Amino acid sequence: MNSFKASNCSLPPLIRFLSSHGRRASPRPGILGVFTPRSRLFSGPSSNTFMEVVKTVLMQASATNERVAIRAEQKSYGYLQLGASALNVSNLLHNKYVKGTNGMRYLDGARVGIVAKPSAEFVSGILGTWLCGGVAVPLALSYPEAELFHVMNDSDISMILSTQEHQQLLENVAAKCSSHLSLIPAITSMEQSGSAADNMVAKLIGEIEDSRIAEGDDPALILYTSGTTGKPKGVVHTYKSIISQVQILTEVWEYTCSDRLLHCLPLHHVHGLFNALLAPLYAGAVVEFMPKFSVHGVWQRWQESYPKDGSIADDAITLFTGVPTMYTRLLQGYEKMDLDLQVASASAASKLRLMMCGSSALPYPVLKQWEEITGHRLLERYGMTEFFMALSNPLHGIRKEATVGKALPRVEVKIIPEDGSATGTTEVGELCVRSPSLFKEYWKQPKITKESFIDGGFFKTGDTVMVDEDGYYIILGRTNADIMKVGGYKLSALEIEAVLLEHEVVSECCILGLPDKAYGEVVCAIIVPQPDARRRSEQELKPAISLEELQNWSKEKLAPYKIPTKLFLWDSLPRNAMGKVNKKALKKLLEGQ
Ligand SMILES: Nc1ncnc2c1ncn2[C@@H]1O[C@H](COP(=O)(O)OP(=O)(O)OP(=O)(O)O)[C@@H](O)[C@H]1O
Repeated sequence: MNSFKASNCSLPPLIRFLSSHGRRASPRPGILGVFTPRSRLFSGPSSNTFMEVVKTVLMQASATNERVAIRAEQKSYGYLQLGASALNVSNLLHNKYVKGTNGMRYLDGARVGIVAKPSAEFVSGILGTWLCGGVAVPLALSYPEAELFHVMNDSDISMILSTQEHQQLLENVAAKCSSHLSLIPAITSMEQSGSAADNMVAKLIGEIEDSRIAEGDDPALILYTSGTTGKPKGVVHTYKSIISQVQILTEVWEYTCSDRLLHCLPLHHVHGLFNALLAPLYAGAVVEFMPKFSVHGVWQRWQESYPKDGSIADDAITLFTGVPTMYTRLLQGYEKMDLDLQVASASAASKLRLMMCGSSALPYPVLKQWEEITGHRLLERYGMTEFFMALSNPLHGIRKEATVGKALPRVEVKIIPEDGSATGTTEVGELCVRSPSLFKEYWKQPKITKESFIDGGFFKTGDTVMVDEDGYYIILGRTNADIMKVGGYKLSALEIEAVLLEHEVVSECCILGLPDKAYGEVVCAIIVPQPDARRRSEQELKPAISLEELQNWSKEKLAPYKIPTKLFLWDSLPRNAMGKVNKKALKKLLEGQ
């Protein structure tokens, strides 16, 4: 049942223009470059056609009823400004790369790299690329040079969109990759532009009518995987997969135009791009960027939203989503506050509507402590670049610890046991997903694409999972990185990590299987001790915890074959932008030692 409250929102936002791509009743132009009269393109019986939706948005975004879409660096950008800017970008791309080209009217699926910090310009870069018929490839400013070139060359990017502040860097990059750089014109904020004139709205509608309308199955986006299990692969998504995902998320988490999401995630992965940006914008919410996650900044923003006097600020944050390491750091920040500030912070956090967590396993001690302090049981969900989100704990109902909930609406999942036999509900095996949000293909990798699917169009995730007695899914980990084979037993590294994290000395933990002649693999633990334990160990000149101490403690909690037989104490774990540890790389490193 569609339970979301979008109807309470007077303004369906601009981003709904996507929805028409999958549902337009009238025929599309066919091959790009063949002109189709406007009346044919937009004469659908439903009010959900591309133009009807965009028109409604823009009419409501007029002088009397302007709405904020993005807040960044103390400035607000309305849906109208975003729309106007997206058109500017589309025109810019058109004039520079399409005009005068034989037979072309649009970008015809050419890849456009988008490199900008989280900002209104980033969003307009994506929307503008789509309006001109291009495929958006969000790139991270934080990529090491080698990875940036890998992604740019692999996706055959011919154009880069960026902003003035990165011009010099990107000019060098563009020159090395034989691509062209264009700067996204700075967007006028609402504070600068004042009210929009009605004729501007009408003009905008007219121009958008002339833009490229893509087919549901046309590629729209290439996202690169984190590379935790190998070299990052380009995952091609279509207009259809994108629109179905934003609709599903809006529905299940009840995003509405009354929401305001504090956004602290990278935009080149699905968590930051879909859960925290496109779905909230689709619902008409405000997305407030905090480009660099700051523990102090997040707590402060919540305190400003819900001051001690019990009032609620007009621009109060209602939604937050993060990776587990963010919550760990927020808890560390909380512990350093004085009592007064702790009370104010906990009370403010408790007033948000929803707090979510994902991208990697949420340690139980973090979930527990967060709940004790803020009253929020974090909503844990599971997703992947290839299909965005697939499993989620419920918004209403029981959120079970150590699980990622059940399949989202319109998503089908099944478990394939290793021996390929029929599945039962409690069996362990590989999770397979069929979803309207499934990707189209791996870019230029037809063989890998083919091998990734089984009969019936289910995608093999490469994750080993099991289902509990209530039908909630438990992620045991990446089959080729988290599942260890020790003396005939198959063990989940995530399960052992979750147990060790309960030890008072352990701050962070990573479990790996290292090769062993006798057992196949042995369980190796890398532990980052808590700061107190580290200080004590320096004073006493002995390790924060020894292997023997860890093993003795573990005896009560883990079966003998799950207890680590190797231990490393490190100051930190190497994590990528999404807080993930590349276990394959770590294994290689340790094997070499
Ligand atoms: N809530 C969660 N709990 C445990 N693991 C999760 C959760 N959410 C996502 N994951 C893990 O993240 C993976 C998806 O992340 P992503 O698509 O970025 O791929 P990756 O494994 O990090 O990178 P690559 O595919 O390049 O190896 C999932 O397959 C799963 O292993």
